[in-house]
Amino acid sequence: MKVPAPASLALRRLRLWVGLGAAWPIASWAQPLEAARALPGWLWSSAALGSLGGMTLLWRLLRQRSAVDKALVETMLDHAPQFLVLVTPDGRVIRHNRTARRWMQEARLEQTPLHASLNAPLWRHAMWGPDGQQGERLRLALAQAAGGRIVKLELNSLDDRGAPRTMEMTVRPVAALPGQPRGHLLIEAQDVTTRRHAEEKLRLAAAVYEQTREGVLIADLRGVILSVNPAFCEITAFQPEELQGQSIQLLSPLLHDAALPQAMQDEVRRTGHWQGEVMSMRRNGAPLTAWVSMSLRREADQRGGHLIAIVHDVTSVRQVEQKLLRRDHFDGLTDLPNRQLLVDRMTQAMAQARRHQQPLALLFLDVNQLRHVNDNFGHTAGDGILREVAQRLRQSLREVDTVARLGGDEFAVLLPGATAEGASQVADKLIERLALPCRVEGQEFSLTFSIGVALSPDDADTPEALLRCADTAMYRAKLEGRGRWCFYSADMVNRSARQLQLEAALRRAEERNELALVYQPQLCLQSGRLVGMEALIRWKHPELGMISPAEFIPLAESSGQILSIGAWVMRTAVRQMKQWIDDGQPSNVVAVNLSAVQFRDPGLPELVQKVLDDAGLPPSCLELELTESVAAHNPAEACEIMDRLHALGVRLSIDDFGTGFSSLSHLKRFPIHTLKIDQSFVRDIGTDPDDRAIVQAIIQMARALRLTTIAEGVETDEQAAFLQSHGCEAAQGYRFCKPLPPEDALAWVQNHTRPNSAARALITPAPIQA
Ligand SMILES: Nc1nc2c(ncn2[C@@H]2O[C@H](COP(=O)(O)O[C@H]3[C@@H](O)[C@H](n4cnc5c(=O)[nH]c(N)nc54)O[C@@H]3COP(=O)(O)O)[C@@H](O)[C@H]2O)c(=O)[nH]1
Repeated sequence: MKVPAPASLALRRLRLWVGLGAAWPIASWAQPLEAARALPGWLWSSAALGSLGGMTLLWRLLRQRSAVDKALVETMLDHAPQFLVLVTPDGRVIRHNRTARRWMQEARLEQTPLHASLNAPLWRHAMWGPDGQQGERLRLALAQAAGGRIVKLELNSLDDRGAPRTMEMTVRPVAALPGQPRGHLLIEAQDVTTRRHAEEKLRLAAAVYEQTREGVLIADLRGVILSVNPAFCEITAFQPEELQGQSIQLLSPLLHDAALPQAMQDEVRRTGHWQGEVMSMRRNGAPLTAWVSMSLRREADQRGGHLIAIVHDVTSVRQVEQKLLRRDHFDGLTDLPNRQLLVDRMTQAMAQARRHQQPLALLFLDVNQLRHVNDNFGHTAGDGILREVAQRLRQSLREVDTVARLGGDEFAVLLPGATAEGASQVADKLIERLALPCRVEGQEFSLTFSIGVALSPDDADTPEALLRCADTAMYRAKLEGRGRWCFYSADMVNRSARQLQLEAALRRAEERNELALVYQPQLCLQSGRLVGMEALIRWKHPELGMISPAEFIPLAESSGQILSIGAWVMRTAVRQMKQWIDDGQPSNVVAVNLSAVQFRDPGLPELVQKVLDDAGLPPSCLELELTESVAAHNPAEACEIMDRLHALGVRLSIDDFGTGFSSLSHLKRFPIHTLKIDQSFVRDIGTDPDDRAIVQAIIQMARALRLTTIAEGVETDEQAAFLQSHGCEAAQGYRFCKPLPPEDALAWVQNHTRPNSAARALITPAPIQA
């Protein structure tokens, strides 16, 4: 049997003496007792002799020594940042350190008996959380620890100010005294709120880094890429391994602006930050527009640091913006700038012109026959023509010039720096280039343009005013004939007002007897015989004087008045011819111009029939002149209308032939009698080989189709001789007779039909070279 050492015996006795009523005091005293082991052996030997004086002395010594040790231990425990509570397995608190006291609101804890249960309200509040829901977890942890396990758990709590805190708690079984079984539980807890917050922040930062749609690149101060997040790779189309460890310069060649990397670097060096929108390319060549924010983050010692770039892909936003911008500023059909953008550019160009005391010119263009193309061939053909016009305009001008579509058939050209001379050269060039035939939808179209030219600052010094001037000039050019251009002049300003005035006056022109017809004889080029009379309308306005039909017929067409005016013309011409026949003139043909609007009026055949019936004129004495484009409009429909008119017995002719778009196959199907060669070809027969060739071709084609030809606008012997020698059957023009009022026309005819009359002698022109 092992004999205990004298010190151990004394300790045992002491333990018995002091008792085991409270574990913590025991534990506290146990430490001085443990210290007693270190006392010299002779002291223990004398104590072991069992004298009370010796024991007392020993105890005093021990008490002195243990009080110091106890204080040290208490100090250590109280200064421990952990919350330390020793409890019995059934949850009775038997010891706590200062941190625990503070945690549980010291003042109140003072009033709480040390041996309170963990279930006591104060403990419960501090350890089980405000709602007590953690009680079960704590109870379980205590039970598990009582079973010998070390249990860790995290609890939510409130600090002495009521702020939520997170406690990391470990419950471990401990022996209250050395050598005893581990029957007590040490609850050790520490406030990990700050750590948890930091961890949470780190976790969040990591999640943001991984999941954000913003690309993040981190490089060291030498520009070596340390890390890129998935979004950066997605945005740039690089793989992470292609970037990590590489120099940030690797990305520079992808930027549109070659000077940008240096500028970024300089700014970051200077201010620690750079941000801006960057046009770039992805790894796969796709365009990339990004908002880049670059920051330099220095370490505390200022020696190390990182460069952090945040990349926000704004490509699709910019693309949508671009599209919206285009929609707002560009014409959808031709992709040319629209009126709004033109005005913007004019504003800038005018400001610049003022600064540098330079001129600029604005051309206002109108496609003359677009309405006819739309009416006759549909809007697809019209759109095709507009696109072709846009392309020709773009190709004909310089980069600095702006070509815009103002809407409908109107275009504008802004020529910064152009003088009157420069603008006139451009206008000539455009008239020429735009007149070249264009093929759209399998059809060939020859279009003419009217162009108005206005100059700044001479004519106007604001965009709107300059546009008005150019528009006014364009209308004047239109009045002067197709394919013309014209400079603006101040006397044109009232054009729009004039149009309105004319439209209003035209409504009352018929009832006020302001309308009249003049007649132009049509003569056989072989015999000189009168073959017909063309009726041409005249309008004499009481204040404005004679108004040209070229000016008011389009107004009448657009306002719808052409139906009543056309009916009046037909009625008047038919009555006149009947009158002449009744007065003893040989039966002849009166030709009446029919506008497109009249031709498509479903009531036309009935009107013609009624007019003829009312006057009692044979239908063969009436010829209806249709313009070529009218005839080509929906050929099947045109053919049907012509058939109905033809069935009435009237003659049909195609006016202005050569300027429209008839194809041979259409002409073949139309029940027409005559082709009228447009005077624009006749005018230059003597000088233009192309016109001569066209006229010859028309005559031959008409012959092949068994149609007669009549040339209009014949003014010279030379023209008459050419036409005669190439087989053109008839002609009309100033060479023979100007359009005359009825009584003068009758006199002319009477004179002409007299044998050896001077007028008749005109039909003997000297032949000319073809
Ligand atoms: N729908 C209708 N249109 C009409 C009617 N009356 C005329 N018009 C059309 O108006 C345009 C201009 O006509 P106008 O000013 O009458 O000019 C015609 C002739 O006067 C003119 N002409 C005739 N000979 C000569 C000539 O030798 N030289 C020359 N420079 N001009 C000449 O040419 C015009 C011929 O017209 P057309 O034969 O019809 O082509 C004109 O488009 C008329 O069609 C109407 O009642 N209804």
